[in-house]
Amino acid sequence: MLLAIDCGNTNTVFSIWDGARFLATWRIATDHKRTADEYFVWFSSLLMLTKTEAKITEAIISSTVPRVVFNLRVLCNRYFDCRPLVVGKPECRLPVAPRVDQGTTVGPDRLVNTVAGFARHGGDLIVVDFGTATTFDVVDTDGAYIGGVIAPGVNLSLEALHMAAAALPHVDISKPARTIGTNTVACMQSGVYWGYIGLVEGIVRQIKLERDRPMKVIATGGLAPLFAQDTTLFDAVEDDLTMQGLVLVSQLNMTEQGL
Ligand SMILES: Nc1ncnc2c1ncn2[C@@H]1O[C@H](COP(=O)(O)OP(=O)(O)O)[C@@H](O)[C@H]1O
Ligand SMILES: CC(C)(COP(=O)(O)O)[C@@H](O)C(=O)NCCC(=O)O
Ligand SMILES: [K+]
Repeated sequence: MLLAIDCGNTNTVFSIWDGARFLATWRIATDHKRTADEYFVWFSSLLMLTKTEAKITEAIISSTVPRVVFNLRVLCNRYFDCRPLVVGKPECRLPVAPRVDQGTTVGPDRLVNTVAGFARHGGDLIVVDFGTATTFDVVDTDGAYIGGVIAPGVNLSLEALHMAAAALPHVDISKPARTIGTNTVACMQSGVYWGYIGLVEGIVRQIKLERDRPMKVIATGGLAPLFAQDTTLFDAVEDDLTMQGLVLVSQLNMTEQGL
């Protein structure tokens, strides 16, 4: 079975793929200090508690935090006796090479989202991923990642208000009951919620203008369903897009190796 690990700047998600479906998906806060042994204690406890029968034989990692990769590699070597494939490393093949400026590094999550988006929906696609940052990945007709947009994430925007202004509290995102807030928290939620709807709609409009062709828009990330209720922009909302991409990239690399 395949262990797919998607490490974002906020959360790290582990999914077990049995060849046909995901048996389990678990989340842990991203922390570069967490050791391989700590990961394993957490992971094996969840396996036992949920009575999940899994024998991990392969692993694939996408990490937007380079420092965590070392301990995740040790986890795979020590406890699953396998060498993980790390997206973005030269030895990890992708179906189509990204077309970006020479020397630039594309976030592995964006490469993986591109692969899954293209496999499911074909080309001329915009994938919007609501993570720590909100990313827009533009996928060409042939499935190549050709660039995109990076905007501050939803929670990051709320956190920035709290950090910079003494009278603004820490607030969690939710849809405000009204646009005109009648207390500080409601005002902040309105600013970020409706600001974000405008941001996503505006950026997608500009991308489509620049590309001058019909494009599908796919949303992913934990906060995608929240925003999907107030915009008609998204052709699909797919929570597990990154995980699906990891499975596809792993399969591609195994075929290439003749496994
Ligand atoms: N379902 C959810 N409801 C509310 N907040 C969420 C949800 N899923 C994720 N978040 C928040 O959204 C932000 C981005 O999370 P995540 O998508 O895990 O980011 P990353 O992939 O960058 O680690 C975090 O602040 C997280 O706490
Ligand atoms: C833009 C990101 C920070 C998003 O990461 P996330 O929100 O998933 O933690 C990540 O994809 C990244 O570090 N990218 C490198 C630069 C680039 O993609 O162009
Ligand atoms: K992400």
